[in-house]
Amino acid sequence: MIETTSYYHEKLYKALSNRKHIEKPQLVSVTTKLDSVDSLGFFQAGKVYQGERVYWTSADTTFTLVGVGSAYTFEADRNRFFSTRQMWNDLLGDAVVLNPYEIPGTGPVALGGFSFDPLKEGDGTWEDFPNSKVFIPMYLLTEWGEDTYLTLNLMIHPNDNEEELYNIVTKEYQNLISGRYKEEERVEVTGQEEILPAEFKQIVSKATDHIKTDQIGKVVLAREMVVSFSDDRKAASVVRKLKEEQTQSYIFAFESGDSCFVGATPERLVKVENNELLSTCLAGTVPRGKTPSEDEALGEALLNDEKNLQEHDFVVQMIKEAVTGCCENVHVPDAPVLYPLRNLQHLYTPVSGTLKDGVSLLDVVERLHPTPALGGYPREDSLQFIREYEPFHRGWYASPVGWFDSYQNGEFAVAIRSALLKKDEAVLFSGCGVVEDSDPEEEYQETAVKFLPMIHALGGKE
Ligand SMILES: C=C(O[C@H]1C=CC=C(C(=O)O)[C@@H]1O)C(=O)O
Ligand SMILES: [Mg+2]
Repeated sequence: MIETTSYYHEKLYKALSNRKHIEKPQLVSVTTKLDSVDSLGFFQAGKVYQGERVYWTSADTTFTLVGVGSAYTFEADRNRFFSTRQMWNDLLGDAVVLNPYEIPGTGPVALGGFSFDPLKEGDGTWEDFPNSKVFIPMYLLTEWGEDTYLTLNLMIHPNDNEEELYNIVTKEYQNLISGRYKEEERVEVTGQEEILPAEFKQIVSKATDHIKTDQIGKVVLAREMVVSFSDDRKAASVVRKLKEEQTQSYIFAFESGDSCFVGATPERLVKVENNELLSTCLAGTVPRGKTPSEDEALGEALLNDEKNLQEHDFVVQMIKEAVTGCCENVHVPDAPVLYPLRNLQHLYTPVSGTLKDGVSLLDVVERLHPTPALGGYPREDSLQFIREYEPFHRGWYASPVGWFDSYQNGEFAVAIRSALLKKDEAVLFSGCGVVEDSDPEEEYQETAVKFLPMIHALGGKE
């Protein structure tokens, strides 16, 4: 260990005993630096906290957060982005924070997500995932480049005994940081079913009718697949597979209650670090080729395909406008480039800017969600179309998931290429952007390819 354990213990003990005299619960947060830790082992070792764990790795793999146990959970329904920020600010106002590093993603950090559309009526599938839920983990592991940090976040109540608390948490965190990833027992796939495939094509057709009569410009439509298993499917082994196979993607797993929402999404919504903002336009898709020359030809065709360029441009125009409203020095390249993944390649345009004073990451998330890569254009009309015709509840699929810290840093991705794990079943989601020239059969095929990363990670048939 880089810092001697006894020094850290002393800091922790001091933080617990030196808190202000309080009448209400108070957050105490203490960060230390460690030698490297097995991040998935840390996640697995926290199994007594199942339902309150999160795993997150950024697409460039230089940043990982693992949260275990909840010190505090924020849920909100109305005004969910604003309310979350307000609750977070209130809690931090009274907090005792000991963090000499101030590295992004250390100290008090909130992780979680938001549902796609709070106005769509629920059907029970997403009962564990409310319209907004972020939590501050009790035990937070942060991997930042080559460095590893551990933050303990504890809500202390007026009558808590610091001695007792101190003994419990020091024992627990030592258990977590010494965890080693263990391969889970084999769970077989017993069924794999596409949900309402014919209806999906009909809805795409209906959407193109609406577009041709100028009721909407673009709408993103999705469908589900259900994979069943011989036994409960654990998130850690799925995360491990995704990390191995899905490069250039954010790998995430959010547990809540008895469910876990897991995925490997290539699509950043927004990242803020030191006030610099990055957003991503990712829309327009072809498969990867079987040979290098086929692959190149497919990519070249994508870069020149009118229909895909139109799909992409709806996203660029909207994100550019939203970012211009809250940033200075906005930069948007003139033309997209290719973003290759294992099974697919997309059109990609990065957007950057410097955040204006007083704008928070959650303000930007609220402005951007949903972009026309997930919802459509115009926003309200396309959402209304999805609400009315899509025959299932998206829950957190295609929604912002991510984290933010107390230094105004954070990142949200949109949760596509994802699945909701529920004991011995997984519900997978896949969608595609529908524009005037969309063909129902081709869009159906595109969603079939977008299922592949999750099917493969779950051990299903491709
Ligand atoms: C909605 C999804 O993908 C979006 C992101 C990239 C490309 C897309 C497309 O080409 O249709 C979609 O807009 C999904 O994978 O479920
Ligand atoms: Mg598409």
